[in-house]
Amino acid sequence: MSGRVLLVDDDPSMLELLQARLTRRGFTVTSVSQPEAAVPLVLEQPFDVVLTDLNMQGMSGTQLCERVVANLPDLPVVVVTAFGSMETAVAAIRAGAYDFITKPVEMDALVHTLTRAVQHYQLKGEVVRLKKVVTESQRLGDLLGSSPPMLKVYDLIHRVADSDATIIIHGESGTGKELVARALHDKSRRASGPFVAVNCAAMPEALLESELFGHAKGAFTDAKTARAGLFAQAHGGTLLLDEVGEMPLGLQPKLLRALQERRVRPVGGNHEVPFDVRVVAATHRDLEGMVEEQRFREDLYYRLNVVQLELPPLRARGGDCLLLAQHFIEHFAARANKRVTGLNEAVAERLMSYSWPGNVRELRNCIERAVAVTLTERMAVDDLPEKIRAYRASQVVVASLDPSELTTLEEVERRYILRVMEEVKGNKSLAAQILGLDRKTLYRKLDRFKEGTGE
Ligand SMILES: Nc1ncnc2c1ncn2[C@@H]1O[C@H](COP(=O)(O)OP(=O)(O)OP(=O)(O)O)[C@@H](O)[C@H]1O
Repeated sequence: MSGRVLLVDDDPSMLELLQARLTRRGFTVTSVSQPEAAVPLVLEQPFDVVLTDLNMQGMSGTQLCERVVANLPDLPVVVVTAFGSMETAVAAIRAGAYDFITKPVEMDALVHTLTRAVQHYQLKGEVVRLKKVVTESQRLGDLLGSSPPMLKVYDLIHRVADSDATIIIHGESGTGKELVARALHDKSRRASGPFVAVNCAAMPEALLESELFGHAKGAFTDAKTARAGLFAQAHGGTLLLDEVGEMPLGLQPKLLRALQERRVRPVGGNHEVPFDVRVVAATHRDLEGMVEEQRFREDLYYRLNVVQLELPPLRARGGDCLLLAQHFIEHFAARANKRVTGLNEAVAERLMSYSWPGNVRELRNCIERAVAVTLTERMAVDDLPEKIRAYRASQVVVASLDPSELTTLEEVERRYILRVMEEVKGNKSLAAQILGLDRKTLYRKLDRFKEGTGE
């Protein structure tokens, strides 16, 4: 095992001796005889451990230790103390030393201590690195989630962010289409330019036209001054056309022309203004179907649809639902100054089984409300809206009481218990909690089912 050691001792003969011996044992040693020089050195160069004498002129080993720890809390410091001076050794440990070794220095013991310190330091670095990888892979900008379909989305965002190709983001309402558009912008070379979003469903045709393309002074009654449109405002950046499926048919050829020619003509104006904008469109509609029904122009559809990014609904994102719930709990708890820090297993089970037709927006609202009403540190089922609390029960009753197959209560109970066991992947404690049974009773019932099947 090798490691980079910074050796500090104001006794030059000791310094030389230790340097030679440690080098022979495979360490890379840098030595300094002035303790004041050690702190700037650890800040400049990478070391795995500092080995310092305790009694030195100018600065004691304890003081040195304090300074190193204050600057680099993870870098281990090993101090060498005089034989029998336990008190100073303890003071050094209090000052943050990793370990101490007493004089006369026994080489095997020293090598052992240094090796442990180096390993400890390198492992710590690895854990920090891993943690970073995990958190970075769980999100992209403000987009949270680490399920396979979301990782695919992140991958596509990374791949296409830097091109100027038009993108259509397709996903159900509340899936985070606007966040994806922002992430595309933030990862692109246009990130320092503006990000402008417009909801194409929010206004009538004439207004949307002047919003997008701008208008000249006097173009209509209220146009007292000329106004630049959103294409001009987004110059150098990204323009999100949200709800593009709702774009009025009359306006569609004008948008197509603008996209083809990269210039717009303000309403009432007589010359065109060029723009440099990356266009991202978003919709929850089936645009292809709309094209077939002639409710959306085919040529515009193909112009927009250079890259298609499909954003999965929340119910297809597995455990992301819990990751997002935890994130929203922390967000709303901090805002409302409440002590709620998480949720219990029964809530987790409900959140995972609900279908979330309103997707992440619905989950966000549900958690905001639950944080407001909860009285406990871990959110409980009673804090959830009735619709979500009742969801599981109604599903199961329907599933079990197929009118063509009316059955006994005992059979309904059996099916329900097995269904819960399946949902919690065999975790009996969690199943017992959900079912409101004690564990022994659940075990007894499960054994009885097994007997029934002859297993
Ligand atoms: N993956 C995510 N991580 C964190 N927050 C998210 C995520 N997806 C959505 N949200 C949040 O959910 C809410 C809805 O997201 P957004 O407005 O981007 O959805 P949308 O798909 O554009 O909806 P609509 O189609 O209704 O316009 C926002 O508050 C957003 O911050």
